[in-house]
Amino acid sequence: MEGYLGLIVILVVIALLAAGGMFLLFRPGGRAAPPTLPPEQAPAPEEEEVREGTVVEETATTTVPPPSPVAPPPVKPKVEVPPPSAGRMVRLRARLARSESALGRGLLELLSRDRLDEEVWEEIEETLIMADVGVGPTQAMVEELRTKVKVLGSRTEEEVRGLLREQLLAQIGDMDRTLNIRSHGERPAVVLVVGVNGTGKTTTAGKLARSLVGDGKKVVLGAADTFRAAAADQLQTWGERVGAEVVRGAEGADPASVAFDATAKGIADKADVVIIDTAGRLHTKTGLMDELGKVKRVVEKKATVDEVLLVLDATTGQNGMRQAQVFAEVVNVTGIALTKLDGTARGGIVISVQRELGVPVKLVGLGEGPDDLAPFEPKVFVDALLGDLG
Ligand SMILES: Nc1nc2c(ncn2[C@@H]2O[C@H](COP(=O)(O)OP(=O)(O)OP(=O)(O)O)[C@@H](O)[C@H]2O)c(=O)[nH]1
Repeated sequence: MEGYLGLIVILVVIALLAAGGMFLLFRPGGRAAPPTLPPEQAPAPEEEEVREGTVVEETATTTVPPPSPVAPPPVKPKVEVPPPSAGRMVRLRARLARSESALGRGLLELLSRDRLDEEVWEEIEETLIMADVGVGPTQAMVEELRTKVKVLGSRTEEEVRGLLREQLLAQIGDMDRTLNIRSHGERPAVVLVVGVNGTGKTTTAGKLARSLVGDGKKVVLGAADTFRAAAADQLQTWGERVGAEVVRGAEGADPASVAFDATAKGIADKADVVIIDTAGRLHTKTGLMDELGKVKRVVEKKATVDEVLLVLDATTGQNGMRQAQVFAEVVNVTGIALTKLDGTARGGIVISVQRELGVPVKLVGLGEGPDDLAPFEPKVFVDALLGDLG
C-alpha cells in the first residue's frame, strides 16, 4: 500500500510539472526567446561604412553639389620678345662712365696741356697702364702720340681728341667681330661658352640666347656646367623667358653627354644656334683640357663647333688675363665676351686681351640687365671713352 502511495505522489509531481511546462509554452507571446542580442548593439564597421556611402550617394542624387573648383591651368611664364642686338652699344654707352673719366677724360686733359714735358708723358703712360691697356700697347701709343704732337705744335681740343681717337682705334684694331653662327643647312651652328665661374659665363650664355632670339633666331641652350645645379637652373630661367629650349643633365652628369644631347635637340628642332654653357671650375689644366676636349669631340659627332666664346671679367685685370691664356691653350678660342665693363675704369683691357690672345672682342657686358650684352663696336666704344657723341 505504501509503495502505491509513493508511486502516486511521483506521478502527481510529474503531472504538475508537465502542466506548468505546457502553460509556459502556450501562453500568449510565449515563444522561445531568440538568441540574445543587446537591443542597441553597434553595427559592424563595414555596415556603417556602407551606410555612410549610401548616404553620400543619396545626398548626391537629391542635392545639387557645389561646382567643383576648376584647377587653374599651369601658369606658363610669359615669353618675352627681346629687342634685336643692333645698336645696343650706342644705347649702353653711358655705362662706360668710369672708363670714360679715367681713361678718356684723363688723357684728353693731359694731352691738352700747353707744355708736354717728360713728367706729363709719364702721367699719360701711367693712365694707360692703370686702365689695363697693357705695357706693349701703351708704349706704342705714347710713341705715336709724341711724334704726332711734335708735328702739330699747338693743339686745339678737337685736334687732341682726334689724335687720341685715332690711336685708340688703331690699338683696338680692325678685326672681324661677327659671331660664327651661320647654320649649316639642316644643322645648327654651335657656340661653346667657356670661362671661369663667376666671370658671368652663364649670364652671358643666357643673354646671348636672348639677343639671338631678338634677332629672329631659334636657339637651344645646353647646360653642360653640371658642377652646380644652380647654374643649370639659371640657364633654364633665361631660356624659359624667351622660349628657348634648355637641355640639362643631373647634377654631376657628364658635361659631354649634355652637350651631345643639346646638339641633337638643336638638330631635331631645326634650331639655328645651339649655345652650350661649360664648366670652368676645374682644378687642373689637364682636367680642363680633357673635359673641354671631350665636349668638343662629342659635339662634333653631330655638328661642328663654330664659335668658342671665352668669357672674361673686365674687372679682374692681370688675373683674368692669366685665366684667358689657360683657356686659349686648351681650346681654340674664336671670340671674347668681356663682361662687367660697366662701372670699371679698366676699359683698356679690350686692347690688351686682344693683343695677348690674338682673338677679337666680339661681345661686351655692360650691366646686369637681360639686354645688357652688346656686340662690340670699337668706334662707339672709343667715342664713349672720349665723351664724344660722335
Ligand atoms: N655689372 C655687371 N654684372 C654682370 C655682367 N655680366 C654678369 N654679371 C654678374 O656677374 C655675376 C656672376 O655671373 P654668372 O653668370 O653667375 O657667372 P658664371 O661665370 O656663370 O658663374 P657660375 O654661374 O658659377 O657658373 C652675376 O651677378 C651677374 O649678374 C655685366 O656685364 N655687368
